[in-house]
Amino acid sequence: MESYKNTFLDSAVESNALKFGEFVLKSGRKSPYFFNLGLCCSGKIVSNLAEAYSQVIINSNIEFDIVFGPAYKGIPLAAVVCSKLYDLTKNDPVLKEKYSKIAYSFNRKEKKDHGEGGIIVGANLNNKRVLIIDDVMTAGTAFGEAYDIIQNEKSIVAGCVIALDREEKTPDSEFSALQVVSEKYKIPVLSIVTLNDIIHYLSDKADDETKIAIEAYRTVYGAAKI
Ligand SMILES: O=P(O)(O)OC[C@H]1O[C@H](OP(=O)(O)OP(=O)(O)O)[C@H](O)[C@@H]1O
Repeated sequence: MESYKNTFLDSAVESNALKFGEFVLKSGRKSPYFFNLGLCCSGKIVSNLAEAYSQVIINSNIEFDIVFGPAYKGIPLAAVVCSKLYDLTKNDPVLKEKYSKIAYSFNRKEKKDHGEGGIIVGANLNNKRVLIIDDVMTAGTAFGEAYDIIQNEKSIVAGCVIALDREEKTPDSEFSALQVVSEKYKIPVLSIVTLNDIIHYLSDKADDETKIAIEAYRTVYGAAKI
């Protein structure tokens, strides 16, 4: 497993963002693990997190101008990833050319009716290629809303990167939310880690009970391969 994935998972466990036990998800499913990126909030952990997103983005070769973070959890992600992309590439002439001009923007959940007004904060979105960054994708609702906002600004969505792909089927298909969104919008939808990565990561760290529970969950809810 790539070292940035390991560092990300170490950080997620250290900050309690990734927990093992018994949890009821928004979908009603009983899951043996739970991920809450909101707990990745200390300086070191945020820095590791931004580095992991940046590594996925750089490896992907997706061409884009703006990192867009859907409110609320996407907002700090867009800012730290934009900054980290600059830091990681500033000493490489080719990568610097590509990433030093990247800017970030995000939406407000409530429209502002005074001052500058509107719902977009940060970089102007007119006629840009936009990469959406978020923590997780469950039904794809937040992605769809961000997609519409970006289209209304006459920009195109170039791709999406999230932290964790649970690789489980949606309630109404055999495929995961990432697969469904990628297919529907014809864009790459990537993640830092997948459930499969978590299983590998746990192989020499977790007790048998945890490993068996996760495998059983995957057997019931795992998404089909495309
Ligand atoms: O694919 P979905 O079904 O939309 O679920 C994923 C979205 O849900 C959460 O945000 P939420 O809408 O709860 O807002 P928040 O960022 O303000 O917590 C999460 O941060 C994603 O944006």
